Amino acid sequence: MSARGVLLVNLGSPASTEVADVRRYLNQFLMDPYVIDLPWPARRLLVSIILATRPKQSAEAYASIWWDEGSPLVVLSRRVQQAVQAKLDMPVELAMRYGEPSIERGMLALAARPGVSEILFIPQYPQHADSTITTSVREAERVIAKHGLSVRLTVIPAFHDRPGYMDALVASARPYFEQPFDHLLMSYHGLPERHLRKADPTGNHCLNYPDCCDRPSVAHATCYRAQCTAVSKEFAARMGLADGQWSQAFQSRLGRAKWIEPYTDARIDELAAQGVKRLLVMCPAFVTDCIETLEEIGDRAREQFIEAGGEELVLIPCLNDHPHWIETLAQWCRTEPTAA
Ligand SMILES: C=CC1=C(C)c2cc3[nH]c(cc4nc(cc5[nH]c(cc1n2)c(C)c5CCC(=O)O)C(CCC(=O)O)=C4C)c(C)c3C=C
Ligand SMILES: [Fe+2]
Ligand SMILES: [Fe+2]
Repeated sequence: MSARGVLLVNLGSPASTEVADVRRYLNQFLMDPYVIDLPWPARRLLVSIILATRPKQSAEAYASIWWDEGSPLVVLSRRVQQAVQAKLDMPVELAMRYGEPSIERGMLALAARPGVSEILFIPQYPQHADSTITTSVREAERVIAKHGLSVRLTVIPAFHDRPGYMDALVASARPYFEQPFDHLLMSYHGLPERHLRKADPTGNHCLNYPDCCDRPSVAHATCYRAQCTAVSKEFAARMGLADGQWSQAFQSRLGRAKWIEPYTDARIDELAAQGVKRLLVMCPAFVTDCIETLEEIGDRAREQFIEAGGEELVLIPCLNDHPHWIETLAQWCRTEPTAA
């Protein structure tokens, strides 16, 4: 029996498309201080305001993309876990930061396996954000402390530049470039600008210059936007795309704060106005398709693009359970050194 167990961690989805389940999920998600980073009373007030209307609207959106087996994000994540498990002789579990299966359940299942003394914790995010990776790691640490688990935690951080990731992204997306197209839009999940500033360890780099992401800085080790930009540039280079043939934008804003720009919805209108007829969109902040890719881009952005004069929007699927990605994950599980 191997001493290592693996926990693949994704964001999570509501248990069903019922409004009450969506409300419960959104409450857990948005009350996380790493997601809405306000002091508790202000956070509680803001989330209560959001929960007055959002659950019904989100439940309809979830219902439009839900599969017979459940939430696409959870179903696809489960397929990934099973495919990685089939390649390894160490236990592989799946966990979600919000909803089920929880990180607590996954950690306890692994710790209960005979001989497991280390958990290789792999948040499924290519780029760093405190609202995704940091909160997941803190939850794992909380579970270890709460249950007194004698396991070592080895974390694979944001893997945008880790060997194998870009190869898998290129391999999975390449078939979509075989048909003629006018433009590729790389649309990432957005982030409030405040989160970017908070994650800057220098305190004076991120968003202090218009081209901050192009200027080398130690801040980029935790800069979401710099890591998105690095992925976009590397992907465009690997696909041989010319400048002007691709662009980057940020989707899924919530609330009134300023989020990082350019915004995807604005960019879609601009591209249509520039005469782009056949638009490819890929979403490299997500490794598994979810409401943000299938509904926000695959349905709403597509409709917006056509209304604005475009002819076709092709959504390139996320890595999901592409064999190249599965082998990459399995290889990381085999070779990642145990944390000191
Ligand atoms: C303040 C709000 C939010 C921040 C910050 C945020 C960061 C963030 N989220 C993802 C990945 C996903 N988010 C998803 C859904 C989703 N995200 C927010 C809000 C914030 N996200 C909401 C309210 C929702 C729920 C959907 C809705 O009601 O519109 C999902 C999909 C989940 C699913 O079930 O399919 C993912 C994945 C990242 C990577 C990120 C930071 C960069
Ligand atoms: Fe989100
Ligand atoms: Fe930057």
